[in-house]
Amino acid sequence: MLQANGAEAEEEEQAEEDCPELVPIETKRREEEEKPGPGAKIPVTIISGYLGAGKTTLLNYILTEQHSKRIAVILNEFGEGSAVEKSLAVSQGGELYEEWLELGNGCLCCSVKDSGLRAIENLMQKKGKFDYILLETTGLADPGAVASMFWVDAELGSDIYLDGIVTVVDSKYGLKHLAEEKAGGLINEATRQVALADLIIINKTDLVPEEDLSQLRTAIRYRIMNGSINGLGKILETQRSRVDLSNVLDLHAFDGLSGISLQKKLQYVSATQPHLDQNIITVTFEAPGNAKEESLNVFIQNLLWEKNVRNKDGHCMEVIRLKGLVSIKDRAQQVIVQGVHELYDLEETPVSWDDDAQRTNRLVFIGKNLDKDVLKQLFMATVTETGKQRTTHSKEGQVCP
Ligand SMILES: Nc1nc2c(ncn2[C@@H]2O[C@H](COP(=O)(O)OP(=O)(O)OP(=O)(O)O)[C@@H](O)[C@H]2O)c(=O)[nH]1
Ligand SMILES: [Zn+2]
Repeated sequence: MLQANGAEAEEEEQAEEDCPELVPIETKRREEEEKPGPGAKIPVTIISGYLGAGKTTLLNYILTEQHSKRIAVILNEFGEGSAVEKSLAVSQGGELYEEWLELGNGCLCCSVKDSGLRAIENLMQKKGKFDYILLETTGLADPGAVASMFWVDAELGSDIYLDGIVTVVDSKYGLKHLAEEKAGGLINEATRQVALADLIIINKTDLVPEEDLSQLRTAIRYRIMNGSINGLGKILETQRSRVDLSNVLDLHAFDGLSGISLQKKLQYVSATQPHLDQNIITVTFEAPGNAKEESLNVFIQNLLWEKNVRNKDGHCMEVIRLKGLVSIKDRAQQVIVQGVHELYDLEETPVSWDDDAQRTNRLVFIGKNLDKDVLKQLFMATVTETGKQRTTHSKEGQVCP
């Protein structure tokens, strides 16, 4: 996953063809010629954190707050869900931006699947220099795998360098993620993400009482003590990932000799572990039609709350993350569904459906025991007006945990 191979290059070329041209932004700063000189290296901040912790929220916050830098955003997606994820990933002021769209204050978004360093450099050659790169990893990624690509390249001499790893932790579910036991005594993803962080952002503090936060803080400190060689990563607490940007950008966490500390950290967390949890899968589908809001809620609640939806083998599905763009009956605007474990909400976007076009619901589920056919059928049956209503999908007498 660390090198751009032929297939990826092709994919990128494809993506390149679909891209609108980048229009240079005239800002006061640029006129003052502060832009990086020929030898200047471009910092990359890796934004890591478990599914739904608030990484994209942080990205969006940085993009809205930071007006003086020209920032490129890279989403390190994996699996088949990326089409929908991309379209939901970077939003600003409620508007959705597809990949490669330029944002008002001079940011560029793109998505590089399994991005390699070379891919990023190619991107810079094609699109001109950025001042800064933000790289959001998938919630299941070991940020070490992404970070190590910068470590290797430091010797080869690259135009970009790793500035720091920022890990966002969900106040409500962070403890659960950190405590998850993995087969064979492997270190779980959440722990690796925290242990590698130069900055930890405990987000969504609005959702929990102080006692829970304090427990989470202790659990995190314990893990960074074990994982970090250079002392403690800083911990901040936020709502909606709103953090003073001086704590996030230009950390120079690996400058000079500290490159060695990255290597040591990587040894601790990466060892021979697979990079992605094989048990957690992504399912995505599109379905035409309008959803009745009530029925949509029933569908989601059965999945997230009742947890009574089973796959073909009779195992209960466990949805960790749900994202979607849905069409609700009698509503002109597109609606975004966001779910993290049991919590979910439906939010109307300012984007209207095209009058003439067939409305299409697009959904992504990430979790365990998921089955695309079952989910799609259930969605169609429960939600769209074409199918018969059903409110439950459990076998009688058998309750999922
Ligand atoms: N209550 C509350 N919700 C939040 C906060 N920050 C983010 N959220 C919500 O949490 C959900 C997930 O946020 P994202 O920023 O998409 O999380 P993510 O880490 O990028 O998710 P993935 O990329 O799917 O792993 C969204 O519905 C956000 O609106 C917060 O501080 N408090
Ligand atoms: Zn995200």
